Amino acid sequence: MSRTESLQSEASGKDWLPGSLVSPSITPVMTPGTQTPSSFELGPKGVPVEPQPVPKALMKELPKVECVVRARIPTTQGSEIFLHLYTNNMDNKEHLAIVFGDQIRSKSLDAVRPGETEFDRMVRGAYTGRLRPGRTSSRFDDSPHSSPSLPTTSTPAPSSSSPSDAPLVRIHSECYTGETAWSARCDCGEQLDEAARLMSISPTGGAVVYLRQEGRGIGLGEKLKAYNLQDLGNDTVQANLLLRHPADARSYGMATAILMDLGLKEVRLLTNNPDKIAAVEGPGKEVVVKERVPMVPLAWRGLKGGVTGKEVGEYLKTKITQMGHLLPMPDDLQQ
Ligand SMILES: Nc1nc2c(ncn2[C@@H]2O[C@H](COP(=O)(O)OP(=O)(O)OP(=O)(O)O)[C@@H](O)[C@H]2O)c(=O)[nH]1
Repeated sequence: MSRTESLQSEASGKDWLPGSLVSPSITPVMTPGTQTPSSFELGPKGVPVEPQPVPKALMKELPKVECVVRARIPTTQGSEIFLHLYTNNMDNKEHLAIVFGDQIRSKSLDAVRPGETEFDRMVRGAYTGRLRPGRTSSRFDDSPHSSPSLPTTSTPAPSSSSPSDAPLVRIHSECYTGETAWSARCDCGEQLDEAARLMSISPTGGAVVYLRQEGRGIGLGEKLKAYNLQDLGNDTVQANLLLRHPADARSYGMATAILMDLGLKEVRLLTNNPDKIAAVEGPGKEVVVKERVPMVPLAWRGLKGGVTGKEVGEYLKTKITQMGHLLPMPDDLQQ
């Protein structure tokens, strides 16, 4: 069975019903496609096909991550977020966590660093409460006219007793075109906005783990070539394969490690992507997805403000039909 067929068969199983509780019994060890195949066969239309799957190596260890700085960002939408910037021992990229609400804290940020002063701690964002001119302690808001003292230790993230109590989480892969360059080829920008909206109104808050794996891991330059191949008549999967990349070259161990650092052990995951659900749980189920929250395009729900057009329609159709995404296809995309 091919990876796509296997995903589709999983998608039709009860574990993968939209909005159902999920905690897949098998945690895939590594996200499919993390290694670029060294050779391809040519398929019937001259499109390279991925080689037969080989057993994937068990991911023995998650990356080590450290939140090096955190800052409050008042947003244009009105809500305030805390942007957390991470370093790690696997790549040189600046992966991020966008945290909504004040109940979610980073352990590595709050940890005391040898030799640092209270001022150092405040500058790197390891403070409780709010910064204001004249504040001198990272632990107590001791400025004149301040609110009462804040706890000296970080408040643990809310523990959840039922799925609906678990914080909302989105694992989002970078998409320069969809998030910055107003592209209507994909729904990435819309998904990020919708995740932020849902987290800002959720009593449990939430976090977007923003991974720098542009273009499903192939990078912006290669994604732009893929767009030209799409304009030449290929779909998003064929275009990747023509460029000698896997259909999806991402991995999610980084996200698992960041969620653990944020104390988010049980989450409600905003996604349609079955790979993500299983992969983010980590090799030892370090994180448990208590519930999948579907991300249905706004336009498909009859709402305004969503991405529309032929390109995004084709993109979503390919994700459903070839990548096993868990979305009901609207009638006008069926043919
Ligand atoms: N290679 C390639 N990447 C694309 C294309 N369109 C969008 N992307 C990338 O696809 C990724 C989408 O990531 P996400 O929105 O996090 O995830 P997803 O796999 O769509 O799953 P969801 O959680 O359901 O949204 C981003 O890295 C985009 O840059 C495309 O046509 N080709």
